[in-house]
Amino acid sequence: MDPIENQHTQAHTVKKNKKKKKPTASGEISQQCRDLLSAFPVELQNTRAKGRHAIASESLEPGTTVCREQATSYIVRSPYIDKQCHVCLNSLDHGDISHSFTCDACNRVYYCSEECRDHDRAMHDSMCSVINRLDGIASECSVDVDLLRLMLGLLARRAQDPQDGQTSTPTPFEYVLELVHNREKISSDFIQVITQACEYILWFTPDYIIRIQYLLWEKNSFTATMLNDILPEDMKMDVNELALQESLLISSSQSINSNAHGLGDVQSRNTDSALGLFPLGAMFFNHSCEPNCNFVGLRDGKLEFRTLKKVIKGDELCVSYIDLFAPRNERRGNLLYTKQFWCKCRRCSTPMEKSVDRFLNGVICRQCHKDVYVIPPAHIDGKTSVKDDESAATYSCAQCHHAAPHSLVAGTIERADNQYNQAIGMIRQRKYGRAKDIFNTLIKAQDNSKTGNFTLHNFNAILMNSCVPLMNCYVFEDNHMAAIHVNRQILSKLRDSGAVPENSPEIGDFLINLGELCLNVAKESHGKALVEERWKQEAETALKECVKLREIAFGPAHGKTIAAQELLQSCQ
Ligand SMILES: C[S@@+](CC[C@H](N)C(=O)[O-])C[C@H]1O[C@@H](n2cnc3c(N)ncnc32)[C@H](O)[C@@H]1O
Repeated sequence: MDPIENQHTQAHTVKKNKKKKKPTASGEISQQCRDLLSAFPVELQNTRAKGRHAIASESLEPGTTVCREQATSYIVRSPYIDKQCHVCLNSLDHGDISHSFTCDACNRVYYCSEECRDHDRAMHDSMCSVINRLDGIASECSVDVDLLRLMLGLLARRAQDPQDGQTSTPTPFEYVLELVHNREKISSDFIQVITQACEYILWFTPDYIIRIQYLLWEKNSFTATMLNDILPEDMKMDVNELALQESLLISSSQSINSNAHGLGDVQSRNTDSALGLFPLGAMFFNHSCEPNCNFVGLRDGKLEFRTLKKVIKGDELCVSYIDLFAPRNERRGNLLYTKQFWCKCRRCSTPMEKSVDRFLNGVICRQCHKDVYVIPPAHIDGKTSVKDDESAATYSCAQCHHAAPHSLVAGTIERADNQYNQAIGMIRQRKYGRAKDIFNTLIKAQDNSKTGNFTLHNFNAILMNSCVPLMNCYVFEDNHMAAIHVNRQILSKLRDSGAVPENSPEIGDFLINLGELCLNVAKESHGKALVEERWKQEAETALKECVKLREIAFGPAHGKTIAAQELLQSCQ
């Protein structure tokens, strides 16, 4: 029998035996989970409608920490591999890797200090021989190398797991296997390539390689069990353990796909420069398109969940996994594609004519000019097949019920979308001036609502999506005044539409951006004291608001809050 096949069979048996040790049967909430979250004002529940979830055990003020968790495993993503410490996630001396510490054997991990290197030694030693093979395995199997790195990290964590369930230690590996992974929606092609990648990974683990080489030398005619019979005692393989490891690797890849969290740069950038698995957060914080909580990456691979607004006792605590300034179909499609579920949150379940969502793909009513034509949302047919409701010949206004032909409403959106895509194409070709002109034409065309043309609503996501790159085009050409004008428009869309929650980090980003732009204009005022003062004041107002917001969304000690505070001090 093929030794690999043999291992699969064994895995099944081993998994069954191990089941007794699992902390929960699927769907139940273990006492250990309750203990791990007992320090926070949450109550854990499990219902048919929502699965496992957390509710507020008391009324909560904005900025309350409702969960903090050390990742079971985390990695610095490949593009940042030599830019951040792999333990504390601090920047590596502005990317100067000559000041960093690395592993001489693999040269694939970087640390900011000897202390961080020593802290990681045991974990890293168990992975070192495989790490520099992962690029090859990833390209051979066409799998994302960061997925493989995180899977390997999880396997190493499993070997290190302390059994005492202390909160200061990472959440144990076994919880990763308890996560919802929507396996039935994962394509068989993915399972096939990931299985192949897992087999390669195990081939390169320290002891196994000697044994596999032995096996190959014997022209593959021995089963692992036969080989074990002739191997000296200290070289015998634990076939069950290897099979178990392969099956755990495959399961963890599915958990990662559905549950891994990006960890943003702890200072100022918004990029997810690291990636980790946080089983408690993933188990108990459902997604909502009107979330009341935010998750924040902290140093040392921790993730914290904080309330963004007042929460009443008994309310479910939810976060958002996606961009919320997007039409309902786009959000649901995004979640289906990336997280394999169809969103049933309150916002997505509210009838379109009563939901803020009607504005995000809205075309203004040509009769009343007060509301928009309601475009029915798509629905899901089966588990993954999304169907647009294209049966209606007309769409009617949510307020005055004026009917407009489907083709004219859809055509207006399509034209705007084409213009948007054309401008983005120009940006990709670095033709910023041309992109700027197209965005401006698109935005200005929407001022015609009273002239009889069909036009987009101010909150239409195409306009929001156009404003952001338009502002960046202005920044690129140092036209700070124009950039400020667009930044203000973005902020008012974010605040007034109701599409993002109050104290949303996104609002904070545009506030700090506005502060920076106003400070630039103040500097350019060429000694005109009054002008300078006026711009400094606008900067100060924006930055004060940003600091307040970030204290809530990220916490007072977070790098992003401190960055806003420092900028505020510079203008006082
Ligand atoms: C990270 S888990 C959240 C915890 C989950 N309730 C549990 O029992 O483990 C994400 C999974 O929860 C479900 N889920 C979370 N938010 C949802 C939502 N807004 N609508 C529908 N299903 C949701 C989906 O099955 C999704 O794959």
